[in-house]
Amino acid sequence: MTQAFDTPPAVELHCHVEGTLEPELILELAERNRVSLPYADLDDLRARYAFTDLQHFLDLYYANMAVLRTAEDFAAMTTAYLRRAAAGGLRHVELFVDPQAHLVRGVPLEAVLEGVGGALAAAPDGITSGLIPNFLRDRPVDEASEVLDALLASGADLLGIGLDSAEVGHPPGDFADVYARARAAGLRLVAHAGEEGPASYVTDALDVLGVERVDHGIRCLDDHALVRRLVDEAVPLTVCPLSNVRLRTVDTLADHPLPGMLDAGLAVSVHSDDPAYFGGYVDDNHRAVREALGLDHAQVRRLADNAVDAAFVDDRRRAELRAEVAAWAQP
Ligand code: HPA
Ligand SMILES: [Zn+2]
Repeated sequence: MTQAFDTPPAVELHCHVEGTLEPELILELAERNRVSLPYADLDDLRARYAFTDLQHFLDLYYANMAVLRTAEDFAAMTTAYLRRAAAGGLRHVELFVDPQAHLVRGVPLEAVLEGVGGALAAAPDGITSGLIPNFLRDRPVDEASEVLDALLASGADLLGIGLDSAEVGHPPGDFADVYARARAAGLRLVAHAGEEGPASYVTDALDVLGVERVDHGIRCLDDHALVRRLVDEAVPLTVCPLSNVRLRTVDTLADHPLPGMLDAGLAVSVHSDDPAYFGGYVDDNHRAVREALGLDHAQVRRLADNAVDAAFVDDRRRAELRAEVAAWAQP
């Protein structure tokens, strides 16, 4: 029987698996792996989650990854994510992972891919999934290129590639060759653009990288011609409202431009980014925007349909997900 949720069936297209590492699990893994962390206790760790901007968050996000050492650790993190997300109505997830953040710490790529991939393959409740390694745009392009080779050689089941980390000063165009090679290898292409960076990075992600979906993209609103283009070309934007507030790219949820983006006809959908850090999973994001912005049922339905349309799934799975959203939307 399908469970009734106050939020639509969740299609998560913008979630970093390392951003699902909850504070309790950080301390548990630290103890298991004898990693010493600079936090007195859970409260001390939690007190550090008040961020001034993206870089401030990234500093803590990368520091906390020190506790992830083995495939079992990556599996434990991913399984905990799936359990929590399933309780919030998760039906399909295309999960981001940051291989370079682990390789630079001496953790082998295989441990990352086996741990995360193995847990995804064992996802509960008919949840479907794909894995999208992201390259760190604030590290050298040559490194990304080598990691792409290693990913392709690993034989892991990969859905696509993405681009994340500190955005300003790291335009998408630097990664043109990496993206061209990934595309030739049959991978789907996404990139973070227009989170803190300018609207021109969104244009570059489309024109230079050839991405099929833009992660965040909210700064497109600074460029009317770009908005028109995104509408005309139905380019999906994976928007993360709680993240935008916590990283101060938007003042408050009530100020979030999501309703205007919907009104403009942009193909926006709502996702969680780093749920353990930003105050909620995809269902929490849906609940928060509905309450803070007073979205009506039709607007929430549109967000849910947009997520299904933007998913990298085959026709059969898309039809199933569409039907689940339609069933949820029945009065
Ligand atoms: O919100 C984000 N932006 C860029 N890079 C990231 N890596 C994890 N989360 C983020
Ligand atoms: Zn992100």
